Amino acid sequence: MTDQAVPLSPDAETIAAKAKKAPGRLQPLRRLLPFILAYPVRLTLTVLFLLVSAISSLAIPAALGGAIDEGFVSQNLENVGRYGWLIIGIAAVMAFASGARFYFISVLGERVLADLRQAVFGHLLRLDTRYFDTHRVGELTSRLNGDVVTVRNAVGSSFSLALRSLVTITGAIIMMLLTSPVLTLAVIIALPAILLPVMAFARRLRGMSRKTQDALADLSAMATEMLGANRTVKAFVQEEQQTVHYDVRSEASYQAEVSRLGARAFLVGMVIFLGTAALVGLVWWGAKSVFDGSVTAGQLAQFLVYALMASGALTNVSEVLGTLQTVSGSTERLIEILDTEIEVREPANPVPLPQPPLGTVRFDNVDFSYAGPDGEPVLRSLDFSVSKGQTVALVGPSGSGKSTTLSLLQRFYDVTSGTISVDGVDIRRVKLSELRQRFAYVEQEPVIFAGTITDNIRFGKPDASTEEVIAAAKAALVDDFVSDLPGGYDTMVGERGVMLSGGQKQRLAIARAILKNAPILLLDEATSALDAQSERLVQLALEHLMQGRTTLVIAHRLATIRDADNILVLDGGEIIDQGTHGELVSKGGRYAELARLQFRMDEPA
Ligand SMILES: Nc1ncnc2c1ncn2[C@@H]1O[C@H](COP(=O)(O)OP(=O)(O)OP(=O)(O)O)[C@@H](O)[C@H]1O
Repeated sequence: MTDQAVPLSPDAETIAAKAKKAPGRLQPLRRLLPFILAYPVRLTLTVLFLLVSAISSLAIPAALGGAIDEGFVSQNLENVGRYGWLIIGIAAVMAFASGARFYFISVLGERVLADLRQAVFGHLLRLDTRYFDTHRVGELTSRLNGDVVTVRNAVGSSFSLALRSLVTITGAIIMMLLTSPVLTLAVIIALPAILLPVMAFARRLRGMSRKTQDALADLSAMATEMLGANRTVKAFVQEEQQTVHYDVRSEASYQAEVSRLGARAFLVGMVIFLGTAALVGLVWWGAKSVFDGSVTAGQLAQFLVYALMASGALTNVSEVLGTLQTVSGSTERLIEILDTEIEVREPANPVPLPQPPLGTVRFDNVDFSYAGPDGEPVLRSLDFSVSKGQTVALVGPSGSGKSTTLSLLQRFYDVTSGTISVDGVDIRRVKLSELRQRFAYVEQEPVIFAGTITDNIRFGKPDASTEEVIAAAKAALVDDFVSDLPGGYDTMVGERGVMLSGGQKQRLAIARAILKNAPILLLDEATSALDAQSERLVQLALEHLMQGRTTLVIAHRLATIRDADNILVLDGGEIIDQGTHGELVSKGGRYAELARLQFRMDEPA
């Protein structure tokens, strides 16, 4: 298989292009609704407590106004005390409701976070192999971490803040109108002078914040990629070069953030100045109204508090709108994953595979291209069959389509035309899990997970008993080296099994395949030679694994092709010859030449 290209240069254009694309759209947020509406009880409680806390906070200034007019102005201490108790009572209700609102909405946010994360991860794992051919894993994990958390924050705070602010604004305006229509009118006339410049500036700020986010995503994708490829980076002495690339991106992110902060600082200053100026104007107008007797001192105080509450809530709304743009971007990226259709589909009416398994494979005139029917064909009219217990070796020059053949058999991709059958059934008509249970796949570079030896073997059969795991380990000669490890089977092997040797990793992968106990073995032999002792152990482990199983092997070792019942010689995606090693060698020609060049003739057969 071809490896995914690792982009090594800073991709400033992509960052710029993404920033330009920054849409001011909030529609993607609608897609969050099903996740939130799935919890109607929590949602109802949140809204209920939110309304109670907003309404009680609106009641406090009214009580304050009463205390001033009926208490302070008329110098009636008893009334001041009465209003004081009233305010304490309201504050108690407000405190309880606010706490409860915070709790329920935060829990809802966490619930949505967990659900969204699980949905995205589950879908990602099921997505086609093709999807992973064209997407960077670092970027996908950054979506799974960053974007999901952004959405959580929105649900857990921004939505509630927006709703609370809207209730406060509506309530405060109603109370202002009830308190003094004249003063309200004055505010309404003055409002656009403050709001318009602030809103215009906030819009600019939103564009900037999108730019910083994209720069950050790019930065984290690069870090994941480079840290994961730590050994390759060292081997190619790329530390300095890659640090420079990282620094360039990091600086871009810093600059974007600095511009955003500058703009934000200006916005804050502008809001403070315009707000204070407006307040002074209002106080002057209010004082004039108190002096001419159209409002009382208590009404003026009450009015000013409502005006402050409304303006505070207004600022919140504009901030939340900014945040929601970001959340909308994050949601869009997550929904994009959830909406990606799976190409390799489960059949609508699956046909069960025969029981007990026959262990036969047939390729019937198979054509395949990675780029769809119009793309460059990688396999052409592939036609062969493997009967029960047979070992068939695939040989051919690099790029001739050997790995692709094994991928198609496991339905990692669907054939462009023709049919592949396992045990006589077209694999497109079989349930994917049932099909893949029929194979044990040992990769050329076995994938070892960061876990214990047992975890790694058990991956082949999660419900296996400890005895079964140890039996498989013994058959694969894993037991030999495990007994020397300090933690035995519970030893952690490190990410990608860095603590194990090449031969040990291969034997571990073989133990996993033995435990899976599938009737058909797919083997991609390692090209790199191990030392003679390791090689012998791996070979012995493989012999145990191959016993009684149909085997398709991408062969690199002379011993394997000598023992094979049939050898398929592939070139340019076509079978150019087939037969046993003896037959093919005696024919001379391409195979003899290939065997001389490709197979490790030096090793004992
Ligand atoms: N995921 C992919 N997307 C697009 N093209 C691919 C992909 N994987 C392989 N190819 C192309 O398909 C052709 C066959 O590749 P394949 O990996 O099957 O060859 P191979 O015989 O297994 O080679 P090798 O012995 O080097 O592993 C090559 O030209 C390769 O570039």
